[in-house]
Parts: sequence; C-alpha cells; structure tokens
Amino acid sequence: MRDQLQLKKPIVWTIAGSDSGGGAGIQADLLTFADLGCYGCSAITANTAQNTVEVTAINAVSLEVLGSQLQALRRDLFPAAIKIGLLANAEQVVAVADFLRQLQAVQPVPVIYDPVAVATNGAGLTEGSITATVLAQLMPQCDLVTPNLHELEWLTGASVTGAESIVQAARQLHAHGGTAILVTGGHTQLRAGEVADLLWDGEKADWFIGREVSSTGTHGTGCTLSSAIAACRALGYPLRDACVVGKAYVQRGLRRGNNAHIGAGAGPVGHCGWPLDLIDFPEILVPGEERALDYGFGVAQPLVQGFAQTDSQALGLYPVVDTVEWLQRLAELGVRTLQLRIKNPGGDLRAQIERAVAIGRTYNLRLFINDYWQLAIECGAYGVHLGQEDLQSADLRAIQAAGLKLGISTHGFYELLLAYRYRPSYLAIGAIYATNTKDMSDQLQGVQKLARMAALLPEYPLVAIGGINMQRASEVIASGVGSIALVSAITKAKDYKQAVADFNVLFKGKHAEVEPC
Ligand SMILES: Cc1ncc(COP(=O)(O)OP(=O)(O)O)c(N)n1
Ligand SMILES: Cc1nc(C(=O)O)sc1CCOP(=O)(O)O
Ligand SMILES: [Mg+2]
Repeated sequence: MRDQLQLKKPIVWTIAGSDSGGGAGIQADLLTFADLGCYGCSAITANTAQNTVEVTAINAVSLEVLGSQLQALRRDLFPAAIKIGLLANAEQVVAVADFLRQLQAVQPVPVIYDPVAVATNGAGLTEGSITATVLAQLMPQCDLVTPNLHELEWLTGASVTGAESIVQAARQLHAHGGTAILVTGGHTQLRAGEVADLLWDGEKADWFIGREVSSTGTHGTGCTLSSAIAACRALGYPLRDACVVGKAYVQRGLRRGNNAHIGAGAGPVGHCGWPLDLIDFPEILVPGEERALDYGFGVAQPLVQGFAQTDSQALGLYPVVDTVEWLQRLAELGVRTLQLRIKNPGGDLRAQIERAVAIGRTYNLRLFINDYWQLAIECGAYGVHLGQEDLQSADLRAIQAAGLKLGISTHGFYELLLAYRYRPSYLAIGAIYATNTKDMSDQLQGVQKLARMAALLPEYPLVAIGGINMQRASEVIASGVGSIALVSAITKAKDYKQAVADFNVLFKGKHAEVEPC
C-alpha cells in the first residue's frame, strides 16, 4: 500500500517566499508536501532574509523570474493542488491571479491561499499595500483562504474581538469571489484551553476545536497548515476532510516537534508524518451543545452522547438486506449482524419490522433497522442505523433512552469526527469503492484513507461499506475495521450460502493489519 501510494504521488505547487531560516515559507511547504505523500514544486516570490528572531529583508523577485518558474512548472509538472503564500507586491498578486485564471481554464485546480503579509512580530512582509488587489483579483481564483485573526482584520478592515465578529468578517471576506474561509484561531482563545478554527464556505459554518499545546516551536504553523490542506486536496480529499487533517498535522507538529534548540526565537513547527492519533484531531462542534454557546453557534440543545454498546467491538460479517425473508435465510446460516434496509416500503412496514425483530430475538441477532427509528423503538429492535442527515431530525434522546444501539454512516474524516461526538454504538465508513447499489460517486474513500481513519479509533466498533466483494474484503479487513457491510456481494451472489461461508473464513483468519501510511 505504501509503495502504491508513493508511485502515485500527486504534484502540489507552492507559490511563496523562501525563508532563509528554514522554518516557514517554501521550506515548510515542501517538507509538508513530502510528509503527506505528495511531490512538491515551488515558484519563489521572494528570497526573505530571516532567522528565528528577525526578518531583515524581503528581496522580492522580478515578475520575469516569477513568471519563468510558473511557466516551467506548467509545461511539465501540472499540479493537483496549489498553495499560495507570500506575494511580495501588488504586481506579483496580479501576475499570479492572471496565471491562475489561465491555468484554471485548462483544468480546475484547488488553490489554497495563506494570506501572509505581516510577520508575527508585526513587521510588514510586502512592498506597499496589496489588499485591494488580493480582494479583487486573487481571492476569486482561490478555493480556500486561511487567514489568522490578524490577517482577517487586515483583509476586511474589521476589528475582530469575539466569535460573532469572526463569523461576520469571514462572511464579508467570502463575498470576494465566493472563496471558502478558514479562520485560524491560534492567536486567541474563545474558551480556555481551546484553539478554535472557523470554516465558512458560504453555506455552512463549522468550528474545529483543537486542544491548546504548549510549544515554543510555532514558527511556520500557518504555512504548514495551508500546505497540508493543499496536499490533502491533491490526494482527493474534500475541503472539510482536508481542513481537519491539516489542523491535525499542525497539532501533531506542535505536540511532537522537537525544535526548541533551533535558533534563539520561536523554533519551527515539527513535520512529524501523517496524523494517526485522535488526540491531534479537532473536535467538531455540534450546533447548540453547551460549549458551542461560547462560540455563538446554534440554539441551545444539549448534545445526546453515549449509546448502548454492542457485545463485541468486531461486528464481523454484516449483510444489509431489504426483506424479512433475507433476514431469515441469513440468520439460519449463523450470521449475527444484520440490517433491514427497506427503501420502498409498502403499507405493511410496521408488520415487516415486527417480524424482523422477532427473527432477531429468535436467533440472538444484532439487528439494525435502517431509517425507521420510531418504529424500531416501538417494536423493541436491537438497534437503528442512521445517516448523517438523520442526525438533525431523529430523536436521539428517545433512541438512547430506549436502550437501542445506534450505528451512524460517515463519509470521510470530517463526518467520522462529527459522528464520534455522539459516541454511537458503531461508526460506519463508506463508500470504500464504487458501488451500483447507491450513488456514492462523490464520496469514495479508498482503502488507504479507510486505514488512516480506522487508525484514529482502534478500540471502537467500525464498519466499512460500499463496493466490497470477496476480492476486496481482505484489504478492507486489514485496514483495521472489525466489520464489513455488504449488500450486493450477498444478495446478488450466485450462491449466497457459499458467499457467507467465504466471508466468514476471512474473519476467522483475520489478516495482518495494513499500515495506515
Ligand atoms: C452499515 C451501514 N453503513 C452505511 C449505511 C448507509 O446508511 P445511510 O447513510 O442512512 O443511507 P441509506 O442506507 O439510508 O441509503 C448503511 N445503511 N449501513
Ligand atoms: C447503502 C450504502 N451506503 C453506503 C455508504 O457509504 O454510506 S455505500 C452503500 C451501498 C452498499 O452496497 P454494496 O455492498 O452493494 O456496494
Ligand atoms: Mg438511512
């Protein structure tokens, strides 16, 4: 798996300044790309003279020098994502914006802009003001801009003092070309001990809450975050997944970096490999939960957390079927984990669920009812399986109070972390591969990403679903999940009895685990 990934390293560019001190700028960007499995290219905008305590010169390159780098890259090393950092003057901003416009006309490429203009010590990093040109020309070419609070104030002219003003300013900035805004919160704490980032994509706000880490190695965190997000976008991760993995990568670098001895000032943030520890990942705030109120996020509604546990962390073979007859057949074969997923119910839905629950009792099944949580409670089912969108509408407290187990679907890091906030009985991750059973084409995870997600919750019941068949099942199980959910591999098998027997063999001789990265 590692070799396969390395053969297919996506190309990521950084268009940014060189930091002679090695901790930020191009140097941090290239370290990050390599660390996250990408191939990095660079177009240098300025050769800054700096160390860990001072910036003594910017040394912007000429438009000719910048343009020649970009054109060389474009001819041979087309990017899967671009990170932009320091642009040293308004002319460079115009040149890069023009270049991006032409590039995007050939093929859309995710562009992440870290709006670097002022050093942490307050020193200006640009020749003259670039604000108006950035807003008018560059922002519309970008998919994501990652200002810290100072940069947010710089770009909006607003004074940012609390959660409400951060959201307002992010909305204001988003208006410049519809670019998503990730405001990083490293410079202030809205709640003690928490470092909160706000993502505003024009439709939805998200707060990502990280734990405060005491570290002197903080130089280059902004560059590293935006580069990590660009790397994840190049790997095909959607924006929210890229943001939470990027934040976790920086957090890991702060927690594990060992760079205090480098220079007399703030040492560089560490580059410590793919984040595989849950502790580095942000918690996703649920609107209305108690602590969300400190962020002005949602109307007060207590978070329902903690559902009945299953008797085993490894739920094993988990067929998902649409009739009671299928439940009966599979129960007779000794399958223990099953789901009734009826998408076109007739008038007798309650009767079907009652029959399913009766079969479940007879065979001591872990039987989950998809979607119909009210009927599942009324009929006394073992458990319910809900999708992400159901989390807003279902009465989770009623499910919890009735003692039903709860499984939740997730599709990527962001949804996994969000669903984990509820501490359900299991978390399902999909779709691992393309499937004809349901259109999941824009939510495919692949087995490498599955392994990286599974690594975060080694002790939790995890289920993989989507396009899994006999040929693929071994690598899915090796990713660390304790269960595979299957529709067509069972219900469309030539011989379902043989299929069940074959899958059971895989679980008995569980393979060595795949290395997540
Ligand atoms: C085990 C398991 N994982 C995921 C799903 C999908 O559930 P959901 O997102 O609610 O979508 P529908 O199944 O309702 O189409 C599942 N059913 N089972
Ligand atoms: C119902 C369903 N949910 C998915 C998810 O990713 O949430 S994938 C999926 C289809 C699973 O069917 P098959 O095993 O035939 O591919
Ligand atoms: Mg459902």
